[in-house]
Amino acid sequence: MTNVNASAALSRSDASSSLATEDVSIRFGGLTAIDRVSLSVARGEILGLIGPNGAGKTTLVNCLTGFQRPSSGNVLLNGRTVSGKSPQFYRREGIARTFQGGRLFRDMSVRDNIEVTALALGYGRGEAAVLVEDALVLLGLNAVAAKKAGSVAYTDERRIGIARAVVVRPKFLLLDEPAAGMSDHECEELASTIARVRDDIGCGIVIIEHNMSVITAICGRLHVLDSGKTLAVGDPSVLLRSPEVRNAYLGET
Ligand SMILES: Nc1ncnc2c1ncn2[C@@H]1O[C@H](COP(=O)(O)OP(=O)(O)OP(=O)(O)O)[C@@H](O)[C@H]1O
Repeated sequence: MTNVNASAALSRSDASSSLATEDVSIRFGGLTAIDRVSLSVARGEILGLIGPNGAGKTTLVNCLTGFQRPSSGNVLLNGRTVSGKSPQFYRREGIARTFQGGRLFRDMSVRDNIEVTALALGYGRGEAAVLVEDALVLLGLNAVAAKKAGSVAYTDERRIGIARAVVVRPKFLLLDEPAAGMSDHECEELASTIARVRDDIGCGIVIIEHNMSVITAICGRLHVLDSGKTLAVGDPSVLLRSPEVRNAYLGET
């Protein structure tokens, strides 16, 4: 394992503004999907969560957002245990996520799709309207704001999902394969947008992504999973050259 202690050190030093798992295991019947993983992301950081199919990335993101309880270990927000709380609790605490499937209201306008999230989180109409306009600008969705969400281009659909996650300016944002199905150029644009979201909101971001150009463009650090275990944590340029990571992730020998 490469530099895994960096994660534990980070979770200690940034406990006042971090989201972390501590020694988390998640079992589904006889299958151990996550095996004693300690991961930490700080405010303002973009952490890439990578690994081969079935490595446990989505399960870990589910755990960091309250959608999956750990079988053992803890989830910590700013050093405080939040394991076992509901997804709504996590959302109210400023932890937002996107889903692989989008989950949009396809007959509603792009603007209304974003607004319902702010309203559901308790913001009044006036305040929500201001937040929605900011999110539309941040995600580059102004030109399609009045269109039905089901009628916009695929890349804009993905951006709506991110806009809904960031509209109330979360402390932490978890993105599950946001660039899936995009062209190289679209990936490049999305990577810039995600970096802009981090700069504008100052949130910590965990991004699951198979597209390595997106990962190398924006991630300050990588956490590599393999078969539910932490394989490596550290600098992307170092890890993506490491034979251990290339062998596990890229199938190279
Ligand atoms: N609810 C569940 N019940 C049973 N097994 C599950 C459940 N969710 C995930 N798994 C299993 O846990 C393992 C990890 O799955 P997970 O989806 O987290 O991997 P992943 O790294 O996100 O994969 P991918 O890159 O293909 O999305 C897999 O073997 C998967 O089949």
